Order: sequence, then structure tokens, then C-alpha cells
Amino acid sequence: MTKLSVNINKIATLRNARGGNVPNVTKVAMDCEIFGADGITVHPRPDERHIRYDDVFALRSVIKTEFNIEGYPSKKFIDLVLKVKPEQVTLVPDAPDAITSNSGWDTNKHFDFLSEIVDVFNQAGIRTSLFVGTDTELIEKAAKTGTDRIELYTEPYASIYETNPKTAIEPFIEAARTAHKLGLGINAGHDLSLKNLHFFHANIPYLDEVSIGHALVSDALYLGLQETIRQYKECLK
Ligand SMILES: CC(=O)[C@@H](O)[C@H](O)COP(=O)(O)O
Ligand SMILES: NCC(=O)COP(=O)(O)O
Repeated sequence: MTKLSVNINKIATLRNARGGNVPNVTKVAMDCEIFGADGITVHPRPDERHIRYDDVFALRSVIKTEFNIEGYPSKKFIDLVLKVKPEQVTLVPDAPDAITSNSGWDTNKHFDFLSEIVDVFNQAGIRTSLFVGTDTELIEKAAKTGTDRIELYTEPYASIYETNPKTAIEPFIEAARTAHKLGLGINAGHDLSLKNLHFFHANIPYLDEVSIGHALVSDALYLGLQETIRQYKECLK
């Protein structure tokens, strides 16, 4: 079964627009779980423009499924993750001023850096995942860091899916096969949506988990959160 982890960054973005506590991020996380989400993802950024560091602590005490914290491994981020002890940490190479994540790791260039950090989290008993593109050599190098999983950066899939689904999916099938052969678990995320998720899931072997936020929260404006999560879960059957 492929798990659905709901990224609640955009719930925090909405809350932060007014400065109060509406919508309540921890309540939304708990409701996502009640509505069928298999996990909750957050991606705290240095400017805390959506999820704040104190949200991450508050969420830890309410999440009953699987907590996935994504982010660039700055010292502050590493300390946060070690204190909060989520089930999974996903390391993402985004610059502090990035609007959103926009590439996977160059695991060749950052091999020593990533290996050291993966080791720290492995020793703390936290499952690790590295955000990567579909390049075979970079996935092979990711495996050598000792990471448990990779998260495939799916924006390149999402951006051409509608015009050419076959071309869009092929590199991801190959990447998933390579990762599986190397003993890696496989997650995927970024710009997955109700339009492109079913095809992705139907074609990608060994897919452990998808994390979805932007499109899912947008769909919830029309469908409601419960029905939206039901429809995303339906795509993963
Ligand atoms: C790694 C990844 O693709 C997501 O964490 C994405 O960056 C979500 O962040 P935003 O909601 O800020 O776009
Ligand atoms: N890891 C991807 C994620 O958490 C959500 O990305 P998006 O659905 O907001 O593009």
C-alpha cells in the first residue's frame, strides 16, 4: 500500500496571513488523520513563513500516524528534528529564499555532507529520506550515504504529464527500479494532484509514500478536506 502523507504547510500559510490561530494547524493535522491520511508532512523554512518551529513541537504530541519533517539540514533544522524525533526526516536542498523546493540533491557534490547527517539521524532512530531527481548515478550515490529512502522530486513529471504522460513517467519508472534494486524505500512528492496521481501510482513500482500539500489543500476549498483526502486515497488504490 502506498501511504498518503498530507503536507500542511499551506494551512499554516493561511493562518499566518491573519496572525491569529485560524485555521488551527494541529486540529487540521488531527482531522487529516481522522479522514484517512497515513501521515503528516511539514517543511519548516528558516523564515517560518508557513510552518513554525513551535508548530513542529505541538504537532509531535498530536500526530498518531507518521510524522515526516522535510527541510534543508541547517544546524537549527537538525537540532529541531533530533528533539522532535519524527518517524521520518526528508532532507531537501532548498535555498533559504526558495519559494518552494525546486530540485533534488546533487548527491555526488554533497556526498560527505549528506552521509554525515544521515548517520546522525540513523543513530537517533529516525528514518531518513533524500529528495532526489531521477538520475541513476545520483540515486546510486544517495544509496551510499546510508539513507533508508529517497523521495523522488515529481515536479518534472507533473509539468509534462498532461501533454505527454508516457514521456513524463518513464524516467520515474526507471528511477524507482534502480532505487529498489539498491534496497532503498521510495517516496515521491511535489505538485502531485488529483489529475496526475492515479497514473503515477499505477505505473511506479515499489512506491511507499507520497506527500502532497499544495494541490490537496487547494482541492479542499472546493471539495472539503474529508472528501479531498478520500479522493486522493482512491488514486492510491
Ligand atoms: C520537498 C517538497 O517538495 C515539499 O516540501 C514542498 O517544498 C512543499 O513546500 P511548499 O508548501 O512551501 O511549496
Ligand atoms: N514532499 C512534497 C510535499 O510535501 C508536498 O509538495 P506539494 O504537494 O505541496 O507540491
